[in-house]
Amino acid sequence: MTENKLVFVGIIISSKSLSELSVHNGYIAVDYGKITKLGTESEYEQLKKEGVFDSYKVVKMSSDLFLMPGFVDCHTHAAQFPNIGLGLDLPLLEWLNKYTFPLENQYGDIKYAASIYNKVVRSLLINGTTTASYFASIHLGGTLQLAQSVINNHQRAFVGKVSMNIENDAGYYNETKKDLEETENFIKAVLDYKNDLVQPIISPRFAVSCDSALMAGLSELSDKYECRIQSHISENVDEIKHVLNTFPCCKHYTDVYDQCRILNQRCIMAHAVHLSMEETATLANRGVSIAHCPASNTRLMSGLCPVRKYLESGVVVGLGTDVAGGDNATILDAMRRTMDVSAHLELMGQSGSALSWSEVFYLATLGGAKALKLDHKIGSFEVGKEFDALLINVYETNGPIVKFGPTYNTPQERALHLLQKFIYVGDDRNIAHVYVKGHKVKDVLEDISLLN
Ligand SMILES: O=c1[nH]c(=O)c2nc[nH]c2[nH]1
Ligand SMILES: [Zn+2]
Repeated sequence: MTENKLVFVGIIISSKSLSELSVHNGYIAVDYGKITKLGTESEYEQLKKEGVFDSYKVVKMSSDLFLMPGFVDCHTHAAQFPNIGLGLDLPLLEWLNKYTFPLENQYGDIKYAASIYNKVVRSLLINGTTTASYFASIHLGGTLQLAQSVINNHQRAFVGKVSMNIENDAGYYNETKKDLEETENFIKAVLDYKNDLVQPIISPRFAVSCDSALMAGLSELSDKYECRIQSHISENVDEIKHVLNTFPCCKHYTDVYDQCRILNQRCIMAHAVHLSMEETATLANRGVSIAHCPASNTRLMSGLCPVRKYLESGVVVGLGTDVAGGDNATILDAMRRTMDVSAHLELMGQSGSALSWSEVFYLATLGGAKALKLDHKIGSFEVGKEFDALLINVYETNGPIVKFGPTYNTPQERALHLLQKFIYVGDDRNIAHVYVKGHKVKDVLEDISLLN
């Protein structure tokens, strides 16, 4: 028996699309990090009789447990975690200058960077975030510490060295040539790690902090190394005014990035709260994804993002926690806030806006994987995909969900009840095991069979 060969037997849930859940009582076999077989319980019994699973570690899930894909956080700022829950009483541009830039400026200190980033990565994994797209800071050495923490803790991630060349009060910016050189060196260093879980992502902060020469240079690097690119767009009304004043030859905010050739299939933009129809169509046509960050949009009073409208326009959307504009680093929280924001839009008269629990489950898993163009590898359970998964123990004794007895009639209904309870009420205590590419990175329940 080896941990490299695993079979899980019990309830297995993942999304097929925004409107279709896959719920089955059966088994999933994992060989060296990849899903190799999926089937029903009776198929499992048959294969077991034939000895197919003799060399596998078998995890029999009791009736209150289920397996689901790992969460994907499409947008967070690892460097901002020390500020989580602080200073959220200012609008975006003032908040950045007063709280965020001074904090991020400390990551030139490599030791400080290493100590914070290790805690950030661990805390995300414990909360079920198996994949994250990170902004770090403008520092090459500090950002490499984040890539190292990701590798050491076996998370899947995009890691971005932030690019900014416009002066600010904190003195937190780079000169253009230096920034482009360091970004290229950062990309090369991360590619040299040859670790298939971690990739560099080019990260121009936004059009308030970057001029067109820097953004065009970064776009060239993105083409040269075929790497992803992430930024912020149209988050706050004052930010939009500032950008339009700075780039008077551009029709709208989206046009600023389009003219700098930032917008393509490898690009993911956070927020997009106030896009016009024309801008939405441009993002859809260019294949740009949106990272929806409801916590930070509410805390910084930026606005209510019309996610349904974007989905209906063909834009791919994933979820982001956007710490520290967001006050919670977990995707479970982002799912709930996505439901709340979309419900508020509906209550305000935008009919059809509300997103259901099963739709936010999709956005948190397969939707996020699509937004990061990783859906060929992760996001759902299919033979050939890599096994990033969470084993959920819904009625964990020390957890937040109290068992009142069965409220279901069929096994299918039971599975859907367990999933809803976890989405609405669960927390990290319900996340018993976390797997990234088949490797167990969290284990608070050694012997699952004890729960039977
Ligand atoms: O929520 C945000 N957090 C940030 O750090 C940031 N930078 C630009 N725009 C931003 N928005
Ligand atoms: Zn952000």
